[in-house]
Amino acid sequence: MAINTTPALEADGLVKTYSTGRGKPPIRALDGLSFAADAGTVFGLLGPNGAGKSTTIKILSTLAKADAGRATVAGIDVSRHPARVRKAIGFVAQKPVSDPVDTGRENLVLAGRLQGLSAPDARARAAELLDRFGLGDAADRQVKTYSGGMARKLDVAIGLMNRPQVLFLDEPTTGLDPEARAELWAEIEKMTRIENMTVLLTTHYLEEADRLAARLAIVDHGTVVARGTPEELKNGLRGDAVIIELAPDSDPAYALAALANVEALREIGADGRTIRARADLGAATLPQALAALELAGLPVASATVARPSLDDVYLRHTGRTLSKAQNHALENAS
Ligand SMILES: Nc1ncnc2c1ncn2[C@@H]1O[C@H](COP(=O)(O)OP(=O)(O)OP(=O)(O)O)[C@@H](O)[C@H]1O
Repeated sequence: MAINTTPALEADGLVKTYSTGRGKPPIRALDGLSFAADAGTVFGLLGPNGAGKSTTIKILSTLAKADAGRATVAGIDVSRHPARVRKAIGFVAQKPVSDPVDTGRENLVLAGRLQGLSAPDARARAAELLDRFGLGDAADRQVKTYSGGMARKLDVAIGLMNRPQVLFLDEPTTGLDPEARAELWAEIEKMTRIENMTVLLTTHYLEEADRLAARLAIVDHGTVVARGTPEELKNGLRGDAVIIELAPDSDPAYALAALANVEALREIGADGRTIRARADLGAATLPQALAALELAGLPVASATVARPSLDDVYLRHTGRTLSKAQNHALENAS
């Protein structure tokens, strides 16, 4: 059997600039962004708000045009054959698409009809998806009576009505409580398997990328700064993270100077009172680090050793933690 090696999704050097009004400098949302995703897998684009994830999805789903670069979806060039691309994809936007006064079933059937299904096919597919997403009992209730998690599942089901080869999920769990988020993650995993499709997921949740994405690209300022499986990215860091929270009366600059003498520590940095460093054997190195701080008369509030996380990967490639970048993006937006 011939193996299909064409990536299900490919972005090559995408550039997109938005003009922001007279006299104001344009925003370069994408700055040569490239990645490729294999068929039948979940590919994650991870980055804070404003990194360029939605713009990438919009270009790949033909809702926006790139200024430069090339993109293909299911092997189809998005700028040359947008209509063909639209037939091959499903799109779940950040904002809900369902009509709150219609029932879940009515929303699904209407979406299916708009996507070109016959009435019987749309009804059958709606029933199948309602069942799959555990919405069978609520199928004939108005969507305005649904919980946030149920409404989000319905949005995803709407994106699946036409059995897409590629599904775009733009921050699918933003705004959901942890329980609803975990439930939707399980649904996304199951659905990718059952429907045998490729999913492009954007997220600013590290845990979500770690859990769902077979491979991911970390996006910062419109470009990919790191890519690989979550494990490859974490293993690339070598060693454990050593995190020391200084007590309020400890000066981080003095702490950095004191820790520079601990040979086993490397990549030592301070973010406010939080000192982060790496060590091959974190548990053995931590006592040495604490001793060096004590010798310098610098009290510590808490200390931990952790296996590398995607946040460490993010920090390595962008110089800041994802939560910090996310807060910064939200402050700029407000
Ligand atoms: N229509 C637009 N007009 C002007 N600027 C825009 C427009 N859309 C996006 N931008 C800007 O482009 C940059 C990238 O935005 P984009 O929405 O792609 O990022 P994101 O990573 O998806 O973040 P979010 O999760 O907030 O959507 C941001 O600086 C954003 O403010």
